[in-house]
Amino acid sequence: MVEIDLDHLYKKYDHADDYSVKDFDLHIKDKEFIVFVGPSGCGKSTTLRMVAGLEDISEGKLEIDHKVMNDVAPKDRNIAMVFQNYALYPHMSVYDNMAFGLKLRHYKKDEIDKRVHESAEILGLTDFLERKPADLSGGQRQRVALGRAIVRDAPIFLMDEPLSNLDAKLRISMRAEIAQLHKRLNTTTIYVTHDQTEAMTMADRVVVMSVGKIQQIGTPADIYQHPKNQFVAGFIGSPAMNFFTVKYDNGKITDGKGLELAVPAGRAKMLEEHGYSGKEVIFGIRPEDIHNEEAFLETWPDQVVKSEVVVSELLGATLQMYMKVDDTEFISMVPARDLHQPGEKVDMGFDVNKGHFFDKDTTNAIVEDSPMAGEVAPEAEAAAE
Ligand SMILES: Nc1ncnc2c1ncn2[C@@H]1O[C@H](COP(=O)(O)OP(=O)(O)OP(=O)(O)O)[C@@H](O)[C@H]1O
Repeated sequence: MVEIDLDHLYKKYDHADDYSVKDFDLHIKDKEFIVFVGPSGCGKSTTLRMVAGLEDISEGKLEIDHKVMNDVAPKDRNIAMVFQNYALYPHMSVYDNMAFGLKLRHYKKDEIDKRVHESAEILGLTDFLERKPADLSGGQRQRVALGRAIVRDAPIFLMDEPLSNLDAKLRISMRAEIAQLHKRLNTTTIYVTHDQTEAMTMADRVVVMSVGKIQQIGTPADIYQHPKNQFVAGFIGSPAMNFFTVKYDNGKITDGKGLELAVPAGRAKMLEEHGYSGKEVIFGIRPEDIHNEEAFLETWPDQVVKSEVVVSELLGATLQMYMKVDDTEFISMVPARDLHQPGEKVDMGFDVNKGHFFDKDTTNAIVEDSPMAGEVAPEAEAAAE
């Protein structure tokens, strides 16, 4: 059993004006694969380095298996770490690179040999053990870096952007390899990336961060389907969600620039009950929820907008269209059954029931149990204190 508790962690670097990580609170379960994701500078690496012991914790408590670790040296935390730059020793063979950490820890020669060969087998490196890092491909080098972590047999893996130096194709295959490796080794893993696709495909649970704070924690599906605020909605998903500032009134939203859509009864009731009648809200809808399926167009004519194709890009099975209606622009993604050309007018159905509404001031999602317009959510009030 290896659980990790990050209990209200804060980090303020010396001489910095503000905290780089604020109130980071997360319980990681045994064998869980957690991904920290967010834009550059949001505090992912700092949080990971606090877990590794490479940075001091300014406030809060870090526990591994219910033992407080704040002041425990990195080497005594039983953690293996894989970095973005591999950190391989260029003058050593693959074998020696993998064996290095074990030699430092005074493992017996036989034991080192056994572990290096077993790990090389798992990673498909058996034929490369005598080579130097310079004679390997990027993917093979990354595998050696993983191998160095695996030989340690540590119950916790920390990975900081391990794939960011690889080309796109290799990233995809390595991401599957790491996910399979996790299933096989059953380590509790924290993986840091700014790539939302990596987060969505690899994680048991994703932690979305922005400016030092957790924005949302959830399974990939949960975060995709129920983003808690506009930041998470816009950050997760590719192409990104479309956002429109609209006014809600009497079962309709309009943006004053050409977009006018009926809001189905359930959503309309939710907006009215929360006091948004006659008010501006942010309406978000994913590109795949703006489409031209005939059944939808016939059933929901008041959610259909005659739109003009500006640019259309064929991505194999799907067609990504940059479109506009008067002055409102949006992206839609449709199956590439029929191709639409720039300048063409197409009836596009906005599936408003699959859309999301956000409060314009707080940017929090408006859902059944969200606070009324103008009311501050209790957690937002607590955070402001
Ligand atoms: N040693 C340091 N001294 C002062 N400020 C630092 C230090 N390291 C990081 N920071 C600041 O802390 C904030 C968080 O940085 P961090 O590296 O944790 O972000 P990140 O989300 O991992 O970004 P990236 O994806 O670019 O690595 C940034 O504003 C950064 O400038």
